[in-house]
Amino acid sequence: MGLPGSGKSTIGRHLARLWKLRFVDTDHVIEQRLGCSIKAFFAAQGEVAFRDIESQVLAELLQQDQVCVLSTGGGAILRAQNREVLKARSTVFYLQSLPEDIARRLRNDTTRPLMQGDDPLKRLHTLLQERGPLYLETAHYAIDAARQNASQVSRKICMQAELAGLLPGHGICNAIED
Ligand SMILES: Nc1ncnc2c1ncn2[C@@H]1O[C@H](COP(=O)(O)OP(=O)(O)O)[C@@H](O)[C@H]1O
Ligand SMILES: O=C(O)C1=C[C@@H](OP(=O)(O)O)[C@@H](O)[C@H](O)C1
Ligand SMILES: [Mg+2]
Repeated sequence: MGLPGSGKSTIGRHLARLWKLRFVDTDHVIEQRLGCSIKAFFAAQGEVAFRDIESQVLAELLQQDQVCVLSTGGGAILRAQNREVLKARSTVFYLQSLPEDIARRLRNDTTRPLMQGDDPLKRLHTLLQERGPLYLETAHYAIDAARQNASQVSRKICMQAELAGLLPGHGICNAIED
């Protein structure tokens, strides 16, 4: 988990491929269920309706017993119910990114409804202020992702997962190329 644009979807997909696990992105599941984009749904039904579906999808996915890599949307930690189920049913990695890095990355992105205002950098700082404590409260591991490319962040998560005994420990992290 982490702020929008912190790399959850990209890095999650990469690690799932490396670890030969199923990859699930809650936003992708939500879009399939809705039959439209999250942006369109936000515009038509508003954020609360989106959060309701997000909580439902998250609870369903975390009920399953098959091990997978799960990337959430950046706001999944806003509800206490989601934080509780994430903490209880998964190992949570928080990608601790700098708003400045993210604003640069997302400057041409028009798909994220919360990032479409005049000042995305200011928005990211506000989101970090509001959500930072919630990310930290929910995470089992905080990964310093500041000024790191996606491979560097993937390697850090992989090494932490290996140390935590979540991986067999056969040097699989060395396979991540820059
Ligand atoms: N650490 C990183 N360094 C550079 N670019 C990144 C990094 N993480 C993600 N990106 C790029 O930033 C964009 C947003 O990443 P994404 O995985 O969609 O973030 P999230 O799912 O957290 O919102 C993508 O174009 C991705 O390739
Ligand atoms: O931060 C948020 O509240 C959101 C982040 C988005 O996912 P990403 O974090 O993958 O951009 C998506 O779930 C939705 O637009 C709301
Ligand atoms: Mg994503």
